Amino acid sequence: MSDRDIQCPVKAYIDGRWSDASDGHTFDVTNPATGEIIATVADCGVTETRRAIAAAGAAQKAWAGWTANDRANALRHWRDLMVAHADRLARILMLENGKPLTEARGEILYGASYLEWFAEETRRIYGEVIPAPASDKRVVVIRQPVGVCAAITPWNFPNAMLARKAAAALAAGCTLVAKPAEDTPLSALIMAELAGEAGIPDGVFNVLPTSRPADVGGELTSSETVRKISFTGSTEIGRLLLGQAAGTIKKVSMELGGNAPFIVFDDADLDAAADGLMASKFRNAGQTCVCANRIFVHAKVMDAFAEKVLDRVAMLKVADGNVAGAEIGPLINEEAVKKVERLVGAAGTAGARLVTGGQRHDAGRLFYQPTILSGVTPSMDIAREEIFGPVAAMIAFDKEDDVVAMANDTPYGLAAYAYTRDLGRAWRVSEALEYGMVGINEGAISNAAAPFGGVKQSGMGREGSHHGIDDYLELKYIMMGGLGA
Ligand SMILES: NC(=O)c1ccc[n+]([C@@H]2O[C@H](COP(=O)([O-])OP(=O)(O)OC[C@H]3O[C@@H](n4cnc5c(N)ncnc54)[C@H](O)[C@@H]3O)[C@@H](O)[C@H]2O)c1
Ligand SMILES: O=C[C@H](O)CS(=O)(=O)O
Repeated sequence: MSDRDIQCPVKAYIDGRWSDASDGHTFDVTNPATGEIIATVADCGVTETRRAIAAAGAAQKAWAGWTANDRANALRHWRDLMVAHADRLARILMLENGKPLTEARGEILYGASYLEWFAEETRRIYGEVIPAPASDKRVVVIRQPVGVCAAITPWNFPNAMLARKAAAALAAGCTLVAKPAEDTPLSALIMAELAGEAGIPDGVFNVLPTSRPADVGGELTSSETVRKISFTGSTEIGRLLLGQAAGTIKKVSMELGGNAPFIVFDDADLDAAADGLMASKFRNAGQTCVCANRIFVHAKVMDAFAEKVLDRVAMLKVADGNVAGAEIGPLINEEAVKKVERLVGAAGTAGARLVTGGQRHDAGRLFYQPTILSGVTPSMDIAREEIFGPVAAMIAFDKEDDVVAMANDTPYGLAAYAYTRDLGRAWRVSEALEYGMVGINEGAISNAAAPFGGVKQSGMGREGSHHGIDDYLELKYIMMGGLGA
């Protein structure tokens, strides 16, 4: 079967129907591992965006009127279909994103876990009764859906990042217009196909594939009907969308960039720390927002730890995601590879030592060798910027206070990690790190039950956990008067 026989929708999903772009525009989706065109997709613009917003607006009140039980059953059915079709969805995700098939399948199940979580949360949208200020009054607080929401999602987790938003939005009784990344629209389209099969009503979940994100985003952020923007992507674009959403005072959720410190203290279990680093640093070829980006290692254990990491990195299999045992796939595009080459080159020029890797891999044009750099300093670009590639940048430190200060010296605040067997140090460091999420002796921290999100310029709001639905609800206070006998 050629890559073009991928059995996936290629049109926009608006109001429960598949639709071409009104101007007939299309764009190609390519496999980053081979450069092959795998699909040609409807290229939505302002016209389609307006149609989708209108459909979401028309459907919202009826969807919010479903009982919690019925909404829960529909979300659960959607989740069951995603799991039942996991192999098919994983193959499509692998073809458009490049990640190894095993990782792609893991992402499908991870995305499904958010549908499962919020299918249950929809049953727990509780209100409050507050003691009234007078005997002839009663005070209650109810929680109601925000209304029509928009989701703009990245290419690195094209299923899970959308599932994480759609699950919470629909559970709250909102309707959603989703714009996936131009590199990876297919995962969102096949989610729409399954949403329809699950009985999610027309207009509740709409997907606009496009190669014109500014046109679609401009319409979503300026529409009076759209009450909320939920964005996952770079801090740069998040900042732009925040400004655009201000015009209509929209609610916003921002899941943005990161620069995660990974701290190995001298009392750490070095094998556990090396395993944790492999889980954090090399997942998705280093293209995740929570990847270890700066690896701080106590000087006393630097040599021993670096050797353990080198042994593990040398075992990594770099290959097309289709190849059995593949662990490191390609980066998403030429621009991404050029950024990694720039950061590694600049680090070398500034005095860092190349331990292994440091150039493109012969598996293909967009593949980059798993790389370790030592002698990195906090002032180097590779420590200041989000690498978004399979490069471990090692920085030596001596004192706990110094490494916490260095870890916090960044505009970002998404995820941080520390390895120590000292309980007091674990608490001191966890509380001192200025991040939304901290892993102690753990390199893989993302799960649906936990509040995922960052502080500072890594964003605002939380996704997942019982907190995640709050971003899609409004509080309404009702005082009932004139109740005297
Ligand atoms: N915090 C998180 O949960 C999280 C998760 C994944 C990725 N990210 C971050 O995302 C970045 C990488 O993803 P990316 O390259 O897709 O990010 P990106 O910001 O370039 O794109 C993200 C989305 O924004 C859209 N977009 C781009 N320009 C736009 C515009 N002018 N108007 C409207 N939409 C626009 C893109 O089409 C895409 O759908 C990294 O910084 C990574 O850390 C964060
Ligand atoms: O890229 C960041 C995503 O949020 C990835 S995950 O949630 O950690 O899987």
